[in-house]
Amino acid sequence: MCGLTSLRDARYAEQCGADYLGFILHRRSPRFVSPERFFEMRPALPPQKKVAVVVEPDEELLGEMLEAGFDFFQVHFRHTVEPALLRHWSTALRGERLWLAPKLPPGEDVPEAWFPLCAAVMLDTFSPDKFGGTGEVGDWAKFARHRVRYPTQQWILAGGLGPDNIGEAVRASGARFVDVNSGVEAAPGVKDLRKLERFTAELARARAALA
Ligand SMILES: O=C(O)c1ccccc1NCC(=O)[C@H](O)[C@H](O)COP(=O)(O)O
Repeated sequence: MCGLTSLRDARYAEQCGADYLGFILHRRSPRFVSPERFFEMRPALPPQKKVAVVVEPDEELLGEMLEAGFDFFQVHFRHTVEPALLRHWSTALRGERLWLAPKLPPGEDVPEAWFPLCAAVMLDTFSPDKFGGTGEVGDWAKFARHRVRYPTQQWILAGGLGPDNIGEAVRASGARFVDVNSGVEAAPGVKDLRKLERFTAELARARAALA
């Protein structure tokens, strides 16, 4: 569950069965949480793994998020970034804790060369002007194609998911891991418990049908 900005919402996420708690360290996001604020909240946060969500981090941010004590790192980036930069993030953050979230235009596939660098690849909805949190539904068939072609790679489905479409999204994409953000909000950066509860109930139903 992504875009958590408060202890209250982190507890809602736990209550609803989230496996990972995502905090967005991107200053231009309406869900921005500073590494210092995360560090302050950390002792009171639920025990689930904590994920730092960042956009093309520089050296300063890499250092700050490593110090703040996150378990995983979700890095959003333009798919055209230099391969050397991807390798640098993978080394700095340790690949087994890195989730790559490329901004992939329609028609572009995930290059196999990225797989050894990361623990998972997130396929989020493409937007020309945003890196995430679009609220727009993505290409579930494209996700399914990647998952089937590369079954040993971990894949995360994101983009425009919410209580009303999560069942259909899981059935169409075959996703085992999903990321949700604006679809369970009352306002940007504020989660809505009723939507969260409906989301997790629908997700559980869809998962049971897949098993
Ligand atoms: O949500 C943001 O504001 C954001 C800004 C910059 C980079 C990433 C961002 N969100 C990342 C996420 O992991 C979202 O959960 C993902 O993009 C799905 O968002 P939504 O379509 O709102 O469910």
